[in-house]
Amino acid sequence: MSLLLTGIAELTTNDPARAERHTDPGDALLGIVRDAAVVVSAGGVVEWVGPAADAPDADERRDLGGRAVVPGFVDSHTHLVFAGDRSAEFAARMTGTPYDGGGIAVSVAATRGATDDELRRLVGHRVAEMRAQGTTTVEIKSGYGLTLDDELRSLRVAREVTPHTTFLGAHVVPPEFASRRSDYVDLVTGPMLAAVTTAGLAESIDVFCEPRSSHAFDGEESRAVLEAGRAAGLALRVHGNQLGHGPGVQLACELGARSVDHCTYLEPTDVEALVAARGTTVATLLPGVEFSTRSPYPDARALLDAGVDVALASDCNPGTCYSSSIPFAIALAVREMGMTPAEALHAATAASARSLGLERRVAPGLPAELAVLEAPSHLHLAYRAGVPIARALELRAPVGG
Ligand SMILES: N=CN[C@@H](CCC(=O)O)C(=O)O
Ligand SMILES: [Zn+2]
Repeated sequence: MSLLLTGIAELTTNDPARAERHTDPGDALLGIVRDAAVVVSAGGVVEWVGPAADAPDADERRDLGGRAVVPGFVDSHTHLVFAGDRSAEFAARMTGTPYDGGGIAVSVAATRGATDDELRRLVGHRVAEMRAQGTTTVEIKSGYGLTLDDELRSLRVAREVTPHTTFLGAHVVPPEFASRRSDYVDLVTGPMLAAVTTAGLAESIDVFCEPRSSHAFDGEESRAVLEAGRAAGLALRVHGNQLGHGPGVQLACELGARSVDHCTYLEPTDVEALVAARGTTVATLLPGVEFSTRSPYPDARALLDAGVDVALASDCNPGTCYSSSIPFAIALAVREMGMTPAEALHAATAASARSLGLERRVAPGLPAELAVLEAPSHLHLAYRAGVPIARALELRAPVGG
């Protein structure tokens, strides 16, 4: 049964083919269609998009009552597989304790102690929370197991809810390897990686890359992890330049990573590397982290003006940002990082999708991954910050209630 969606006051298509009809740069970027309709096939694929006045017939109709429809958000950076609670660490940060990554060990201990069913329940709850806020695609990293078995089961639990899983065995060096760092890097790049790839559990590999003094991995260690992952056929992602001016951005660009995430502390040479890597490496900004760690926000405006591909994601995790809300990230990007509402929405859909090797447009032949807003336009995502106006559009359920 095909379905005709009507009553769409404003449709964001992300389709460059619709850009030329607009003089407003935001409308052009988003490929906006006003008073729009969409036809979706029984299999959930978009069949037709355009002005409602021209819409073809379909087996069923649903009137969205003047709401805006946007592409479903693509949350391309999350750490949803964890147990335990670190709210006290957050409270301490709000009164001045800096974030240094040391709390990751607390989540590792709690995650190792949880049963598979507990982890499954926690992840399921977090994914449902995301869908209820408009996210229809999610990437999930391991990284709170840090033993071969615990990394494998983290990825297994993540795989039950998304194909976009990332092996982050190189999150931090676990306590039992504190005096044997290189043995841990050997474990990650050897037996762990082999087990992950043999079981087909990861699409990407990631590393937390920071200057040598931190809890994370330095440039040399990170290179070893990324090169091993690439040789094993995984796409590359990097946590880079979060805590200071580390080597992460340069390394990600050099090795052709799909994404380098955080980018909080950038030198002009990092920006140059990102510009040169345009089309390959996306800079994924995570403003919920700056909010939750009281860190300076990256200058998204400067990155966009320089020509860098910029994405937005939540980084939902127990330490630096326990928010699963892409609308919150969009509001911060607009208020604190100089992005326009259109740029922020594009970054949280089209650009974040690209960092996962996906397309996020509303166009014939593509999956109907849509979110509906309790508002007439995408501007309300930032304008109504903190109000739950976005949710994934369930194609077979009523929209009104
Ligand atoms: N920086 C590394 N990983 C997470 C934080 C993990 C934690 O503190 O539990 C991040 O993306 O910010
Ligand atoms: Zn992260």
